[in-house]
Amino acid sequence: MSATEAPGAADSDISSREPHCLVEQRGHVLIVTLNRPEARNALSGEMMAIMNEAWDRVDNDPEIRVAILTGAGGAFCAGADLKAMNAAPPGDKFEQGERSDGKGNDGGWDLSRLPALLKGRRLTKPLIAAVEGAAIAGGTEILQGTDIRVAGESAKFGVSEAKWGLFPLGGSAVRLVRQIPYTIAADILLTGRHIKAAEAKEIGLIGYVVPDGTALDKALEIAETIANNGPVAVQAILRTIRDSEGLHEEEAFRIDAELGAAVFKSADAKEGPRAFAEKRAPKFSGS
Ligand SMILES: C[C@H](/C=C/C(=O)SCCNC(=O)CCNC(=O)[C@H](O)C(C)(C)COP(=O)(O)OP(=O)(O)OC[C@H]1O[C@@H](n2cnc3c(N)ncnc32)[C@H](O)[C@@H]1OP(=O)(O)O)[C@H]1CC[C@H]2[C@@H]3CCC4=CC(=O)CC[C@]4(C)[C@H]3CC[C@]12C
Repeated sequence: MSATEAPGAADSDISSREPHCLVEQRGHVLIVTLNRPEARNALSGEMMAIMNEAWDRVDNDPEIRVAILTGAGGAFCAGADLKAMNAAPPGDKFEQGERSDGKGNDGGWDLSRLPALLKGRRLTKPLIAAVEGAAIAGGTEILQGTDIRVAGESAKFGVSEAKWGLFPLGGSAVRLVRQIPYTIAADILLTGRHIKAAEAKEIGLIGYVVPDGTALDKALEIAETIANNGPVAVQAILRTIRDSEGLHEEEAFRIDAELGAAVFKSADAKEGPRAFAEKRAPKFSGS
């Protein structure tokens, strides 16, 4: 298995089936749909490669202002493909091949950065998760790399790697305790138990619970609102949230001031008040 493949690599003739991940642009919104419904969208190498391409497209295309990550077939993501892992244990690879950064041998992988799962990479534009059904293990891991999270009322979450003797290498052992209360994060990580959408909302892992089957509609509604806001401001606010995390307030406010000043220097910062005075919707250029 090469360093670009993952457990669950393509298992059937690619030409005779849909790709493991679908990417669709609707105006300023890019929708990324994990597409292995027969395996509850368990991750595959093909899926992760398409995800990486989609993230690059989000960051590089100024026309794309917001992204949505969702799953096909009434599920979000069941994490790594356990059947593929059984056939080819990833750990056997970790002892072979120089790591990509030359620091040890993890099978050619730098396990501190898994861009497809948004570990060691965050998008420069807002990413909204639209969850139906199961978001388990790798599914809840990638969720933590999203910014706004919507789930159908029957959705369930969990970081179940420990249940199978595995480790949440998608970043949860670091990130979950930074996003929800410590004792609940420890509980979820150490028990591997699944939690329902209502509990996920109660603990702040997700922000919205909607009727089953409407998570994508709600995510599109939120995405439209953000896409109509000033893109320069939106991206600067997102970057400030990210770059100031964990810093002392005084150091964080230096980032805040630098990025905020750049927004006020933008043409959009003139268009907004002008539109208000002229009683019309702003036409932001993104510059
Ligand atoms: C560490 C990172 C993440 C690891 C993991 O995610 S471990 C996997 C944990 N997953 C689970 O516990 C979920 C298991 N599934 C369930 O609990 C249930 O199926 C469900 C709740 C999800 C749904 O229940 P349901 O009743 O609706 O449906 P079912 O009937 O149960 O299932 C239907 C159907 O789907 C199949 N199915 C479901 N889940 C899976 C699954 N996870 N795998 C396979 N198949 C699944 C089920 O069998 C049924 O099928 P059927 O035929 O009908 O019986 C890793 C994430 C990415 C890794 C990196 C990738 C790149 C790399 C490559 C390398 O070589 C090694 C290094 C690495 C960087 C690698 C490192 C580790 C990761 C970061």
